[in-house]
Amino acid sequence: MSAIKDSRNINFNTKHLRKGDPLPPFNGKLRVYNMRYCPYAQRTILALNAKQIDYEVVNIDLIDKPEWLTTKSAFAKVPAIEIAEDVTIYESLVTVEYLDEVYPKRPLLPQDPLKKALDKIIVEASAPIQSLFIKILKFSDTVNEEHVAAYHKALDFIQEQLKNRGTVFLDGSEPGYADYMIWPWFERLRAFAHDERVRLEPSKYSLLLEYIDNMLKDSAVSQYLIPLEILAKFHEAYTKKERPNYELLNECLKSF
Ligand SMILES: N[C@@H](CCC(=O)N[C@@H](CS)C(=O)NCC(=O)O)C(=O)O
Repeated sequence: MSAIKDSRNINFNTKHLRKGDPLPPFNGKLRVYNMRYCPYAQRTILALNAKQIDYEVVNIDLIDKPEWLTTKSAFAKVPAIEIAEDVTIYESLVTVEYLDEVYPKRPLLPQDPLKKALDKIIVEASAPIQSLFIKILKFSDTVNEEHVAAYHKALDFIQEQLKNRGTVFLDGSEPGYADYMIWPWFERLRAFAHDERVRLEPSKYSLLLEYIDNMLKDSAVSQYLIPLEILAKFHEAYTKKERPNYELLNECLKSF
């Protein structure tokens, strides 16, 4: 874990802007168009946090998108980063590579081309984890044995990488690109621990479970963590085919 004191004070929980809401004026600070529960946008946030870059968050209601979203992200998705007024970069992995090149402090991608390639392979290998998560959330009935087997194969691969590398994190003694780019799904899978299809069997996945515990202690991760019961509640809307409540976190924080 980084011992450097973090003096930034970033509000991750700004209101999700929707159709009709004006675009906040650009004030020169690096900006992230985000959605608080988006695992892809979380990749960008984790990279920014790990590198202690100062930025502001503009959260977006993705069900009722503001008219100006396509001027910031041609795909009308989050994340997008605005590096200068109207100069934006989107696609989570592209934003992270860009940030890593432009902000050399705390490099995330390995310098060595082979190690860099291997890290990218790990991110690719996590695809079945991502797709099982989305299927369970949105089309749970369609999940079949093949999807679950592919999920376990991906977990096995990642655990094997951890074992072979012999380090606390995939990228060494601190998390790096591979760790942060796959983390959002591990964080979310914790909210599905009751689901037999997803559960990490301790006897089979002890190393991976230990790794998850270590990731939870990393400050880039912990400052953006959503409490499990709130995450589960947010997900519930998808399983019930209801509108997700993007302000859930703020509402829950207020009631404490
Ligand atoms: N490949 C994109 C995926 C981003 C993505 O799918 N974001 C979702 C939110 S989690 C989104 O913006 N969805 C809005 C939509 O599809 O209309 C990336 O890696 O950035």
